[in-house]
Amino acid sequence: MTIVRTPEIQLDQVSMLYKTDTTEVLALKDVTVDIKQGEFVSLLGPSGCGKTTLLRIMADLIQPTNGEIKVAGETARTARLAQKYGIVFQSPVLYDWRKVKQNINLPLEMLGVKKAEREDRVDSLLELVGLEDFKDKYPWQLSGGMQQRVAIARALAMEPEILLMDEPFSALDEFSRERLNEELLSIWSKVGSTVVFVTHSIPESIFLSDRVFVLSPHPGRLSSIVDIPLPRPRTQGMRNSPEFFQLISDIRDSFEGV
Ligand SMILES: Nc1ncnc2c1ncn2[C@@H]1O[C@H](COP(=O)(O)OP(=O)(O)OP(=O)(O)O)[C@@H](O)[C@H]1O
Repeated sequence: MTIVRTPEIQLDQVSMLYKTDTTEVLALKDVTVDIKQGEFVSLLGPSGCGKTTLLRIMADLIQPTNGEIKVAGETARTARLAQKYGIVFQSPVLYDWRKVKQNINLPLEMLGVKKAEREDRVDSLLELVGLEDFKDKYPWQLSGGMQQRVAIARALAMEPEILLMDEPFSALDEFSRERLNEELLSIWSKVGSTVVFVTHSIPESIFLSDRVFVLSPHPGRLSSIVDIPLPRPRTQGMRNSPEFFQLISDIRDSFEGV
């Protein structure tokens, strides 16, 4: 039996024109696409093709100049107010004076979750991201990869339906990045959120995703969608498989005007 998954994020003819006094940049032109509930999608493309702009539109941090976005059938604003989003940025944005557990606790405190429940949730989030032994450390005592895991745990604290990630591992070395790719998939398989992940890296997008949305610049547009049929769970060994190399080559061929 085929399971039909309902669309979580629907973009219809979405465009974004940035205007300053002297210039206009068409950062996105006519993006129309659906992302399904529980799907892992990457936005892939070279610098300036509008990946971050698209993610910010999905998060309701900016509004498109044209077109429409629906999240679970409602506006992006309704979704944001209903705490449907968890967001992870390129740099972890942690509070250095708060211990790891207190950083993860922060959104729960702000929303008035009771202390006993907060403690339970923080403990299970620490376990989820493998940082139980570091809960009493400060962020500056951790490696970059561990800090990013804290940021992921904090983004997951409100049990968001949608996790938006903007190049979260791009500042890390290749070894840490590959390990965190695998850890992120393990976390995702447990929480089941819809994930939209921005990256410049073709291998990273293939390893993680169900589908890769390839964006091309000038103006930013969705130039193709590549299905990734690799089985799950994904393993590091798959990176050396002929299928993986074929997908790299398919995606390279799909870039327009780069
Ligand atoms: N606030 C803004 N005002 C004016 N132009 C902007 C603004 N934000 C982005 N742009 C322009 O819009 C285009 C798309 O930018 P965006 O940051 O979305 O691309 P990106 O694909 O995420 O790039 P990168 O990979 O370098 O982060 C770029 O040409 C950028 O200069």
